[in-house]
Amino acid sequence: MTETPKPAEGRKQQATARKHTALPKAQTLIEALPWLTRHHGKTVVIKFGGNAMIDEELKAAFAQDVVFLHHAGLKPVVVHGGGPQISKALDRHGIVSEFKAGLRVTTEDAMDVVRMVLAGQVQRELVGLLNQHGPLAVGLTGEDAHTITATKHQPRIEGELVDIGRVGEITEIDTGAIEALLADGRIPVVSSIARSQDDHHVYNVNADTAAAALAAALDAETLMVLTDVEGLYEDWPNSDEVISRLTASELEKLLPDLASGMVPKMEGCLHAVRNGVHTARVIDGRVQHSILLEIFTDEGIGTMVVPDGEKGETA
Ligand SMILES: Nc1ncnc2c1ncn2[C@@H]1O[C@H](COP(=O)(O)OP(=O)(O)O)[C@@H](O)[C@H]1O
Ligand SMILES: CC(=O)N[C@@H](CCC(=O)OP(=O)(O)O)C(=O)O
Repeated sequence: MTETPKPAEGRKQQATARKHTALPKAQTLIEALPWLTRHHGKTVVIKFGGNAMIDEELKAAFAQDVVFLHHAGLKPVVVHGGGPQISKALDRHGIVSEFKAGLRVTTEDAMDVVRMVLAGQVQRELVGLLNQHGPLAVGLTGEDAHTITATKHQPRIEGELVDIGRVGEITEIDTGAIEALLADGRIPVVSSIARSQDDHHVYNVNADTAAAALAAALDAETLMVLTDVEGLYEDWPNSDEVISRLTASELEKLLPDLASGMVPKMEGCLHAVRNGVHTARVIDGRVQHSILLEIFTDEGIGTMVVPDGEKGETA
């Protein structure tokens, strides 16, 4: 006959069992320690693409990840897109969406819609989700405190300069407002609209380009671009082989062959690592907690771009 354990012994056994189930959790946290140590106190610019904002759960998980980084001692800055959301709103207004050189042809009327969707809808939603965790997020657009200044962008298509309306080319970044928010323990959430250096209107800026310019100007440790693919595919659309790591020069050689959405992303990554950012990554924003997965996996997920001559980090 087995003896019934005395109450004190029973409590001891329960505590031991709890310790055993908690151990793997502690090990998981320890695995993240090198990444967290390297990034402690550092600025991380995270670009959340409109195509990655596919459902409510995903957006809520994104907000949790960003808040986690904040509480872990990093300084996250969110730059958001909203391409599909803008196209839908333009459609409702009877305005046809047209892209040239990967950028939205933006008439004066379209610009009003772009601003309404980015600053009034997408940014508000992300700020709301982040602020469910405390008084953390503050939304702004590039217009605020001269954060992003631009002039008219005229891309060349087959050698000819093309007018694509109110699309801006960034000429200056003023990091003052963002740095003040970071110093105050807030999470800035930036919409990619720029003040104009030419007139009193505003410009539509591609959100990847805006995120990369901000990452460089803020001297960020890392630029993370969350999108709707696993990373940079080696031979898109014929294969789904993802390039896991490449240097700035290797990327520069690939740029002329890249298609549509990837062009501003990879140009942005190149700009960032050539201007002081240590790593730029393109990761799959459709995967829940993709930011934390990036931290907690040895090899990282997606595509990582590093400056030339740098071995780069492993995670
Ligand atoms: N080499 C490539 N690797 C991966 N995706 C590519 C590549 N070339 C073009 N793309 C396209 O780029 C898209 C991502 O850009 P985009 O649609 O602008 O997303 P986001 O809203 O996140 O900025 C992918 O869905 C894919 O269709
Ligand atoms: C000039 C230009 O093309 N601007 C983009 C801005 C939003 C954006 O870049 O959103 P994603 O990151 O979701 O693509 C646009 O109007 O769609």
